[in-house]
Amino acid sequence: MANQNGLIQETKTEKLEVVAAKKPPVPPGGYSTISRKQLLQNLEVNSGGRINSWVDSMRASSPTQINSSTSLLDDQSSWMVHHPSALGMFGDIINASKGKQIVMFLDYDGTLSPIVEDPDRAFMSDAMRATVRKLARHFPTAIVSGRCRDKVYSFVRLAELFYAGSHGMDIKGPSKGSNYKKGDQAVLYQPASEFLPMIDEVHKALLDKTKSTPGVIVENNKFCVSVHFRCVDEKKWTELAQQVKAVLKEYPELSLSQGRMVLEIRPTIKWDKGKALEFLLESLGYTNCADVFPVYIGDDRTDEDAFNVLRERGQGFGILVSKVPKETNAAYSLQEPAEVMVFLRRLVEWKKLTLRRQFRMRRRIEELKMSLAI
Ligand SMILES: O=P(O)(O)OC[C@H]1O[C@H](O[C@H]2O[C@H](CO)[C@@H](O)[C@H](O)[C@H]2O)[C@H](O)[C@@H](O)[C@@H]1O
Repeated sequence: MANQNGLIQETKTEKLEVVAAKKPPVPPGGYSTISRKQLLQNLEVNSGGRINSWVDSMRASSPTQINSSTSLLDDQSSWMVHHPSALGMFGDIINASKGKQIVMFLDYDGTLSPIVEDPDRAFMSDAMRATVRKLARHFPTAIVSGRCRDKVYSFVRLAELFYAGSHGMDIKGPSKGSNYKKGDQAVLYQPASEFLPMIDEVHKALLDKTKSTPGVIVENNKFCVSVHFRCVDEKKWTELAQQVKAVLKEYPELSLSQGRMVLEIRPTIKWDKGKALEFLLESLGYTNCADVFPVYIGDDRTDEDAFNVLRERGQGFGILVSKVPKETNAAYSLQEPAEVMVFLRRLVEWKKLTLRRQFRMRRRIEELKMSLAI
């Protein structure tokens, strides 16, 4: 649906039926067909004269500076009351998860790696990789990213994880070394595969159309395309919006959303990071399971779909990574990737302690049984 800024927002989608990892279902409404209503909404955005609203929205998309004016500091503290630090609330979080299986979902950019100007150089640190590796030993762990799956894998390089690339439209299970891998089957689900040729075409068209705009980066994310404007002079944003709009006009089956200094073009299908989260939970065998505690950590607007799913299910919670107050459905917050790493380490330490305690307890029971038997 077009919001007041003229940008397409992710549409709400109905709940998917339980899916078997081997045989993915056709999403409700089919793979590539979109409703007439959605088609008209896309056409409206693609043909309407709303460039100024686009540009306003581009401006609002990535507040990176912490302004220290009194009212903003007030906003910050009242926001923190509603979305307290996941580090400060660690004890409460652990208590809420007691007796349940924690499942971890991690966004990549801005969550595991700091935001940088060049998307090709958004490397995660070795320390973060080691932390995620330990995390995956104790909890099923998935990376859910807007990037194409191969690209995000080339950054993370951990075969024991689940990966959901292209905003969840390309899902694959662990290739080795996971406690949560079922037999030899890697989960694989690509609900937008019919869009591959179209996305390639649009990628080329966008490269061509925007080549006169200095600083723009057009990234092919396999099932979606990202148009980065982080390095584009603000004076050129209107021109860039016009260029993107001119290309999109020819593709009413595609819609536009926005991330941090990036315009995201993707198929209009009822699939997003929230659907990917549900698919992965089902693949792990947690369908209709009350004893699961999913934790999703992300920094972007596209992560809100996953935060929403958790809120609606009343299971687990979302953690927004942000230094500034943002409207969010996440329950908790962390300021930056460095804090994410501390949080993940604490989870691992807590789990190791629990396992040691359980081991000691079992050993004591065995000893007691033996002494009674004598
Ligand atoms: O879902 P994510 O893993 O967070 O991916 C969302 C987009 O992330 C990348 O762009 C963002 O990070 C870049 C590197 O730090 C930064 O330069 C850019 O401004 C950010 O928007 C990625 O390049 C996109 O393809 C993803 O869609």
